[in-house]
Amino acid sequence: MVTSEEEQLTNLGSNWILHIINELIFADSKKKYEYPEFPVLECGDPEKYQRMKQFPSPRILATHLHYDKLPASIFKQKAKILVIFRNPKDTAVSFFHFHNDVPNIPSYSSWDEFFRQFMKGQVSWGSYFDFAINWNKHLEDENVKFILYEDLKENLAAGIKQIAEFFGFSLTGEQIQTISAQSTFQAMRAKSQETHGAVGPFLFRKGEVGDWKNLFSETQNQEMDEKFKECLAGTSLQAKFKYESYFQA
Ligand SMILES: Nc1ncnc2c1ncn2[C@@H]1O[C@H](COP(=O)(O)OS(=O)(=O)O)[C@@H](OP(=O)(O)O)[C@H]1O
Repeated sequence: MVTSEEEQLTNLGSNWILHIINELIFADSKKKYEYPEFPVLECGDPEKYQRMKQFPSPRILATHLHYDKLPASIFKQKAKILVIFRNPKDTAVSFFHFHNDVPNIPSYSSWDEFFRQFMKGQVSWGSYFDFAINWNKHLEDENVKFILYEDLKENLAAGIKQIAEFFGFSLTGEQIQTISAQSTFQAMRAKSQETHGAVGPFLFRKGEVGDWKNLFSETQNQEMDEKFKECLAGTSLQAKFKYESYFQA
């Protein structure tokens, strides 16, 4: 199903990463990369997998799937996999707003109800924590690159440079700075209707680190910290997250 040029990414922040990759391709080749169709691997009709064979190179796909649910061909063809993670607190808040803001998808009666379901893993695409445990085992694998949403927020140009190097794009400092200016939350939100249609402003909602503080109760905060420890204490993912410095009140 895939070629060795395929690149893949997962989890919240995916529209951000897709945009950065598009800009990298444009800077490198001067050709605007057009997605033949919606690039999310798990969304669409079954015939999409046949059509995907014809997608032009480089094929870029996004997915929210767990590592062990990825098609075997991705590994066989040595596709490059860029994995973006975001702290679970802001991820939950972003996901809650996504459900309640976007028309025609199920909404929740309250944040508390959503939080309960999120902690049980009974939300679309399942448990965040199972996803993290699953991916944690593969973050050092060949052809896998981890990137943290919060690090990208803190130093966008440095993150873009790392992504460029991972995919083998050789760009000047000036090109990286230009892409960085076009990839800020403000720049992307300003163009979101043009790039993503009516749903754009919902996908580019706030783009901040720490928005969880506006919704989490103290009890919910403790519950999430406990769950995080229970699932990820001592793992390399925990160290990469910088959980203590970014996400503890
Ligand atoms: N450029 C930039 N900078 C910072 N943050 C950004 C950027 N682009 C998207 N975002 C934020 O990513 C969140 C949406 O994630 P996804 O694109 O993966 O959403 S989805 O899976 O398609 O629903 C959503 O987070 P919240 O604002 O917290 O809801 C977006 O605002």
